[in-house]
Amino acid sequence: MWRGLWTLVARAARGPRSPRPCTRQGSGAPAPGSGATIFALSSGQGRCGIAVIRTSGPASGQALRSLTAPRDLPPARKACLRLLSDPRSEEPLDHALVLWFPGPQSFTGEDCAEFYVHGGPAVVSGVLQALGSVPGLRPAEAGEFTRRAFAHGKLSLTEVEGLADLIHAETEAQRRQALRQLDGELSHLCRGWAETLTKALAHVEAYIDFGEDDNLEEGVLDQADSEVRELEVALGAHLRDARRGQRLRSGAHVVVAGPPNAGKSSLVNLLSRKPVSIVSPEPGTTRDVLETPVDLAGFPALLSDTAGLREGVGPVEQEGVRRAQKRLEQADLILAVLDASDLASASSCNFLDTVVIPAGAGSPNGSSQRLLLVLNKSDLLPAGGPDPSPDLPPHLLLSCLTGKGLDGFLEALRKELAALCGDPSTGPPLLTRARHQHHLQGCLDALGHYKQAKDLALAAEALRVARGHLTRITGGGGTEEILDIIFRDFCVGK
Ligand SMILES: Nc1nc2c(ncn2[C@@H]2O[C@H](COP(=O)(O)OP(=O)(O)OP(=O)(O)O)[C@@H](O)[C@H]2O)c(=O)[nH]1
Ligand SMILES: [K+]
Ligand SMILES: [Mg+2]
Repeated sequence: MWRGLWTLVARAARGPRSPRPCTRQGSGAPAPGSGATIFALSSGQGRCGIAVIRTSGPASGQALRSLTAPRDLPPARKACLRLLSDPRSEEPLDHALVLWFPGPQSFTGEDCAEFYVHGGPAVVSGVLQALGSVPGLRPAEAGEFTRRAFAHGKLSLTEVEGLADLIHAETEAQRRQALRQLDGELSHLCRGWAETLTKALAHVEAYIDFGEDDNLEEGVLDQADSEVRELEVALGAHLRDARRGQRLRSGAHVVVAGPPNAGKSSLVNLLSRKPVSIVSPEPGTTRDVLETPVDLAGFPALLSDTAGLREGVGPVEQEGVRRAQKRLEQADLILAVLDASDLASASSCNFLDTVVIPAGAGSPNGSSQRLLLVLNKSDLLPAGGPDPSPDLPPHLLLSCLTGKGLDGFLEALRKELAALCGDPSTGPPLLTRARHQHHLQGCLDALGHYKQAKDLALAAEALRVARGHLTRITGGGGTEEILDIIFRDFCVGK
């Protein structure tokens, strides 16, 4: 019996057969390029108040001592004021705050030192040159500090991605999302799913090993099946959302469209707070698609101005109309603009019939393309008069000229974008990269193979493949983890 249990444990723990990246706990494998101590300017380039230079690697302590001689290393993780000098010439370089982070309690897990120097270019280059003269030190390559942190199990792969996104975040929603990912929410979710698969795998393996053994709990395989089914539902829901996280990283495509002279370019200029497009009383002013990246109510978007849609025009404008229609097909969100004082015109009616109504304005249909209908030039309507358009789909009144209705419009826009990009203040963790989507799909496919497997060995293999996809999302998943789960949650022959 015990021999059997050990076989089971050992087999489930063996994990996927492909070579694995390092685990979160640190694989014990050496970090890439470890041995060398790296240094770099970690704050931005150029003249600034304070610049931060840091080192990582075994010679960090030596580097700190060399530049602050004759003083000893400062106490760990306590900022100390020191005179920095060039160890070769003993020439003073700057008075700086220095910090000493002995590994493994540091960002990279290695010995690290940080120098907060005055941000003049000569000071920075003097300190960098002094560090370069210390034996065992070399300049860091791009991303090398973070790479070492990953190799030492300080960050999972999704956390590394979150960190990169945080550094590049330009809008509030992007920052929130990146911080959540850096905090490990996506890793946590994937680890939970992987744990479920480990349990299911342990159940199947137990059945292979003990078969009809009466020590085995009833319904072991049914339990594995139901765990797999639940996981499929969860993964499916996440995959349906997959585009949202990617939109949040790279910006939703928002296309402004409508008949000529509705005020599309006026709206684009208002939203981007700069004169992107020419505005004029002449219909047919905008011909090409004009694109501009903007922060719309905290969400990143690529805003496109387009030519007014109408027929019976010259070849140049016609080409503009063709381009506008093509861009409309690619839109995540259409801002449909009509002139509120001109709703009965042929071009307004045509636009309503061909674009607004088919897109199902305001209706929660299944299509991923969304549309917000805006009646511009509300200032031209008689004050306090009845709604000029009771038969129209849901819409908002706006005046680009006076700004009236802008707050309501921005709030509606925020809701649309939150639906498109996922709301990082409230929603579940998003899949921000194609890589995440690829592995989730791979996992789901493998679960499909599990269900169709003709024998238990193939079923177990499918579960291993599925689990491999999940652990690759976080770049980890080691055998200790699996052993823990088996001992904690699984019992044979109780
Ligand atoms: N009264 C009033 N006029 C507006 C408003 N918004 C825009 N206009 C005017 O309407 C005219 C057309 O504005 P545009 O922004 O060029 O309109 P468009 O839809 O981009 O026009 P095309 O590119 O030619 O299709 C300009 O004279 C604007 O000043 C508004 O809210 N109220
Ligand atoms: K115009
Ligand atoms: Mg225009």
